[in-house]
Amino acid sequence: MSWLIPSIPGWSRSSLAAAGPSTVPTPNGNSTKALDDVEEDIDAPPPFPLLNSHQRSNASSTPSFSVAPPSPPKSPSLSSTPPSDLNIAIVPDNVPLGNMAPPPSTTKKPNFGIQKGGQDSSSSTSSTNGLTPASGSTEKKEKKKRAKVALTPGHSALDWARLTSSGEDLRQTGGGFLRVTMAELKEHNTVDDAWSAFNGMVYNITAYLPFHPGGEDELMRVAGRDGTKLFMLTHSWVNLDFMLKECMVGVLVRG
Ligand code: HEM
Repeated sequence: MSWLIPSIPGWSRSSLAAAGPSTVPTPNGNSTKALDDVEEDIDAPPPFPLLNSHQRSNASSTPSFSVAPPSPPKSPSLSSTPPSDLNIAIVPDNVPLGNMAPPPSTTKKPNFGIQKGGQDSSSSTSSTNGLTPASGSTEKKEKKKRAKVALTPGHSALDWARLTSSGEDLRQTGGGFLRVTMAELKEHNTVDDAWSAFNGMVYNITAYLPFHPGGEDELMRVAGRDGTKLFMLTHSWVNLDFMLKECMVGVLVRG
C-alpha cells in the first residue's frame, strides 16, 4: 500500500512544524493532538484550508469577493439612466412602475402551430414582418431527403457483417489479387456480376447489392465503372474499405 501514499516532501514537513504547536482547536474549545495523527492516519482527507495556509491566517468572519457579481440586464426603457456604482437599476421618477414591460423571455416558445405541408399558424405574422419565410425551410428539408429503401429480411447491416466474416468467397475470382484494366472492369456490369472501382481499388459488389441501404438500383449505377465520385458525393462518411474488404478483387490499372 505504500505506493499509494504520496511522500511528504521535506519543505512541507518543515513548514508544518513551523506553523506552531501540533495541536488544533476543536469546535468545543478543546485542543486535540493533530499533526502526529495526520501523518499516521493514511485515510484522512487533507485539511482545507491547510493548517499553515494563507487563507487560514487571514480568515475573517465576513467573506470578501474580489470580483463583483454580474449586473442585471438593463431594461430598454431605462437606457437613458446613468450607470450606478451600486449595480442597482435606478428607476426614474417619470417611469410609472405599473407600465413597465416584462423582460423578454429566454425560453423558446413551443411551436404547436406547424401543420403538415408547411402550413404554419404563425406564418402570417412571421412572413408579414419579414423575419423568416413561412415554409421555405420545410421545402428544403424535403428536397434533401434521400431514399432509404426497405431491405428484404436477412439483409441488414448486421447480416452483412456476419456474411463477410463467414469466410464465404465474395470475390469470385478464383483467388489472387488482380490487376484490373478499365476495359475489364466494364465487362462486369450486371446484377449477377457487378464490379466497381473505388479509390483505385476494384471490388466485386454483387453480394452487397441486396444489403445496400440506398437500394440495388442506386448501387448498380456504378457497376462496371469507377464509382468513387458518386460514392463520395452520396455518403463520404461510409467506411467502404472496411465494409467491402472481403469483396476486394484487385487494383485498377490504366490500359
Ligand atoms: C459499394 C459502395 C457503397 C457502399 C458500401 C454503400 C453503403 C451505404 C451505406 C452503409 C448506407 C447507409 C448510410 C447511412 O445510413 O448513413 C448507404 C446509403 C445510401 N447509399 Fe450507398 N453505398 C455505396 C455506394 C453507393 C452509390 C454508388 C450510390 C449511388 C448513388 C449510393 C447511394 C446511397 C443512397 C441514396 C443511400 C440512402 C440514403 C442515406 O442513407 O442517406 N450508395 N450506402
